[in-house]
Amino acid sequence: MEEPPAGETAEAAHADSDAGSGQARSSRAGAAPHTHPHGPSGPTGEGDTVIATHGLTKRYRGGQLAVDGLDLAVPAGSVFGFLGPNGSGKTTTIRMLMGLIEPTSGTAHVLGRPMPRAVRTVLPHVGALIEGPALYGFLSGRDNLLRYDAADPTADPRTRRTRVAAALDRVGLTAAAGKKAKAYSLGMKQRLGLAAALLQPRRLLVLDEPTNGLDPQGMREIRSLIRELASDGTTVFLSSHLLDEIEQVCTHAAVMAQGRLITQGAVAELAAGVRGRLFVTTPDTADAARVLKEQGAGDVVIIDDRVTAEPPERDLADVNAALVRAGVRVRGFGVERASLEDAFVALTGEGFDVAG
Ligand SMILES: Nc1ncnc2c1ncn2[C@@H]1O[C@H](COP(=O)(O)OP(=O)(O)OP(=O)(O)O)[C@@H](O)[C@H]1O
Repeated sequence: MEEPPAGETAEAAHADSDAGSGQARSSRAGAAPHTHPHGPSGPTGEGDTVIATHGLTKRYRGGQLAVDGLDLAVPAGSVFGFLGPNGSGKTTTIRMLMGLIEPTSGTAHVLGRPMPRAVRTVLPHVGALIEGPALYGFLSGRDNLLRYDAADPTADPRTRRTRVAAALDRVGLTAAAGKKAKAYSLGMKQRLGLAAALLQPRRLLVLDEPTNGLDPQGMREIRSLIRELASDGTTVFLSSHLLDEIEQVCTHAAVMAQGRLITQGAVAELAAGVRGRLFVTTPDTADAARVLKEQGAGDVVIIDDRVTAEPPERDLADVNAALVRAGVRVRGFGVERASLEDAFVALTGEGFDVAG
């Protein structure tokens, strides 16, 4: 049965597709997407995997290898951060996942279906915000959403206004609904884009750099919105080049560098395998630094009354005892929790350079 096109958000994403779009099929009845039988389970070996790729590779016509043998597993219900410096292949991966471009080799399954083959079945279940929302500046926020909704043939016109009002409310734009979109701040435009993605219930939200270009307040608003959406059970896949953003909102993450996957898993576990830095708080910083070096600590740094270092491969109780023996007055001693950045540096041997 031929069915109408995918939701407007997906349509908007198709606008810059090189894989073509055309009529889409909806999979509402009897076609509930499921995990592909041959797909992997989640990184923990259990539960559904909403996005799964195997050896996914994209080489652009110019010869640029943008994504290189990517094996990604996004568990259902996760807020999954797709992290990497600019140019590491995040957008290219998202475009393959959404069926906008063909992979050179490898496979991608979204909601258990192969992409781009099942694009018409899958996209109605996916809300996407890629490269900023397509908005009419001369229309109000509400009228933009009404237009989006009207472009979705599966959307019942009788409930349109209610749906639009609910979406506006969801993203906190009710008060500004009558304003022209061109008068919106960047953050409000992003929120309107999210509202468009939320006109229909979605199983998966794909957000490409959703806080890019926003001021800190706008970033906070989008982050709390993402947390809220995730708490309703929607899986959220978001790309970012901001490590702290991923640490703040994501339950899981994959780290990319130069088109390759460096690591993936639960955020708490990614950093857990990496030792944080040893710190000593003391008024006797010079002596403390000397003793730490004697004890085998590396990269000793003094900042104010705090000495930090790479912890030595020995019992830290002995290090503390040595400090005390040397007359260092220790006010604080311990190992800082490793950040995702520490993990990235440990895995790549490089700093996380976000400069473009
Ligand atoms: N259409 C294209 N043709 C040729 N090369 C491309 C094309 N799009 C991207 N690239 C190259 O592929 C690599 C990965 O780019 P991609 O945009 O996927 O990275 P990214 O991690 O999303 O970075 P950014 O955050 O800057 O968008 C880069 O070297 C980029 O220059």
